[in-house]
Amino acid sequence: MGDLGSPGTFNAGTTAKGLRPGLYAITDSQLLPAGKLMAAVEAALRGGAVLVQYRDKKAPQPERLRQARDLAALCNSAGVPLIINDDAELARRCGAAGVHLGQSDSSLTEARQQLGEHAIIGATCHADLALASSADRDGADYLAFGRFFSSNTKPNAPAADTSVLARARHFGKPVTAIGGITTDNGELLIRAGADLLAVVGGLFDGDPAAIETRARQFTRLFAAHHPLFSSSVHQES
Ligand SMILES: Cc1ncc(COP(=O)(O)OP(=O)(O)O)c(N)n1
Ligand SMILES: Cc1ncsc1CCOP(=O)(O)O
Ligand SMILES: [Mg+2]
Repeated sequence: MGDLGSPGTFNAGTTAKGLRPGLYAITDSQLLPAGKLMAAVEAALRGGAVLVQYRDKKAPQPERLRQARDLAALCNSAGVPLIINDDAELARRCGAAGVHLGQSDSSLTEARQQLGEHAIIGATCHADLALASSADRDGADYLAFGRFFSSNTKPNAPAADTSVLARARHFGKPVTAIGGITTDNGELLIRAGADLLAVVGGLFDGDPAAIETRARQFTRLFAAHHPLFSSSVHQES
């Protein structure tokens, strides 16, 4: 299983570049306006989020830089990597751990040159193993597939079947699932091969007081169903 270790060998919980299986919390400017962003991410971290992404396509650049810097400080003190969506230059300026790039964003190799070998660079692969293969060759640190379920955040994202998750495991890189993920459907994706569940609405939509609880529920799904935490579960299935 490459960077994440072999099934059943999870010990200290840390892996290459600090990537661990678990909840990948992604922010949203509509669900989390400026005044609510930090408290919401703090709650997600208390609930066990292992990776955070700052995703904001609307705020002006100075505001994005301010928020990204605040999140970088918060995530740094929690020992959790912060990823910036779309924008490698913002990642560099705010001191984030890395960037997430889609097929319409700048290239992985360009981002690698900007951010250096230690940066975490994630790539959107939709449901397409050829895209994953190319992202793998270009040095992506994790491969993201989806959307698996209907999504209010990105309703028109291309749909993916869960079978792609198992097939993507041969790249030996953390496999990320995204799109309409909730505490109810997350188990299915972990059992299908996901190492990270990337979640916006299923974590941050609804009562802000419940974010920590929802994050903890996602975290428990990994403890119960991910092979690095519980090899017996996968041997049975
Ligand atoms: C973890 C993760 N996976 C996929 C995406 C989507 O990236 P992209 O296709 O570039 O779409 P936008 O998020 O930029 O609208 C993501 N952000 N994170
Ligand atoms: C950014 C993105 N890419 C594919 S689906 C999606 C949205 C994820 O948000 P949600 O968890 O609310 O469906
Ligand atoms: Mg993008």
